[in-house]
Amino acid sequence: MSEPTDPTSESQPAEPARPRRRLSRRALLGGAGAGAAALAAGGVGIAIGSADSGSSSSSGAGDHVVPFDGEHQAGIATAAQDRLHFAAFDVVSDRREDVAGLLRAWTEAARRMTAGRPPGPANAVELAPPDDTGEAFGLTAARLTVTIGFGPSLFDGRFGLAARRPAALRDLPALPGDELDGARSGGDLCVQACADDPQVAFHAVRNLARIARGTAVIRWSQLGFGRTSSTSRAQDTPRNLMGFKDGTNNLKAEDRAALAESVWVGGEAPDWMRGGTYLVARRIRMLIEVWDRASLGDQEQTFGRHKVSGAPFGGRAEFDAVDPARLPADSHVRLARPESNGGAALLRRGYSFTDGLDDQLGQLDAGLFFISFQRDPDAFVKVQSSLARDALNEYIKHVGSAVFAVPGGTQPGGYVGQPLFA
Ligand SMILES: C=CC1=C(C)c2cc3[nH]c(cc4nc(cc5[nH]c(cc1n2)c(C)c5CCC(=O)O)C(CCC(=O)O)=C4C)c(C)c3C=C
Ligand SMILES: [Fe+2]
Repeated sequence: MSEPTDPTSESQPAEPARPRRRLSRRALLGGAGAGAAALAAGGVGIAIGSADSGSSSSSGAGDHVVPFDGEHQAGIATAAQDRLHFAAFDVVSDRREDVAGLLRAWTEAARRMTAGRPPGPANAVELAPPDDTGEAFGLTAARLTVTIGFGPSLFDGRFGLAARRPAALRDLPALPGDELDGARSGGDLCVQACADDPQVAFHAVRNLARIARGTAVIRWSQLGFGRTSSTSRAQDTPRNLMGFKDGTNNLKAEDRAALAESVWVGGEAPDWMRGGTYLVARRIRMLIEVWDRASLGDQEQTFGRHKVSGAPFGGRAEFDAVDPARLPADSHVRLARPESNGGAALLRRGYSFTDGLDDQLGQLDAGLFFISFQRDPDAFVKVQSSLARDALNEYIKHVGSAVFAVPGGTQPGGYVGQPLFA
């Protein structure tokens, strides 16, 4: 992110200078991240870090920027970054023009921030608050992506959009495992900010919330600190807070045919959704104290995979083929597989979270902030319904839930959702 200029100086440029590059400790200690490779996936240019880390926090010219514009919004097929700041917003204005104006302003600010620039140009007017809150000055873009979505309630008639709601966009039905808190659920709009630096992701949401003032307010938000999925074959599979490799059998950005079939909407959706998808978010508490008392054998039976290697039962290595017949009938992997769900497949892109202690029980409030992208939210409903018999349910509960339509990407000068408001 660019350095600020001296606000007391009369002769400062309107736009701050280009960012100072911050080298990671890894890079300073001998260039272990020199293997950074960039590849294009899903129409979005993405940068992947060193093969040993699966992250991109090391140096290399231009490898910190994920292009904002493209056929699809970034942050979906983009190789999952290390950090998340997710926010759901309620619109507080009743004017359609305000919503359209907000989306335009968000897009312009996001386009700038994802390029490593401040969200707006006016940062040097002594008598006005700067356009940029400042905490990302001196940081790189850190592969920041900003992904914007529309909740079912945006189409409730307040903004003349009821007739344009996609049939697939409706509140999720009651599902097994639900112990939902309304204050952590729903929302008219969402912003998913992902980056390899937590401060960059925070800065993005903070500034978008500031820009929204008078039109929309944050309803709930969630920080995520460790990706729980790999979305590219170039990434290592991370581990979730239960200690298991998570993301092994995820859809991968390189498999464009699978994404076309299961992630991007087709002709069934309204025109304004072209290039889009649907996002489901679930805040899933893990009962960590209970899990930590379960034997290794029970833990492995719960998933149907071995803990250290990640290999499926009956296999030796992580990516060995899964033979469902070898897995316990109530194991998570067996029940989540497409063949148990009429072929339903999801692009999982969740993050671990921890938010201190549970007030009532004094237990860790930690778990998985599950995010999936799918061509139809019904695919998620099918998988979650199948998980009604999941042995994992003894150790988790779903406490937050939301669904959003994520319109397609933008061209330079356009804004997210523009065809909906045209
Ligand atoms: C409704 C969808 C899913 C929810 C909710 C969910 C929660 C959840 N999952 C794990 C850990 C693992 N999940 C794994 C695989 C897996 N999970 C889902 C779906 C949901 N998971 C799918 C579709 C799959 C892939 C199944 C397959 O095709 O083989 C795995 C195994 C490794 C992997 O393939 O990713 C783990 C581990 C937790 C801890 C959790 C809730 C807290
Ligand atoms: Fe899972």
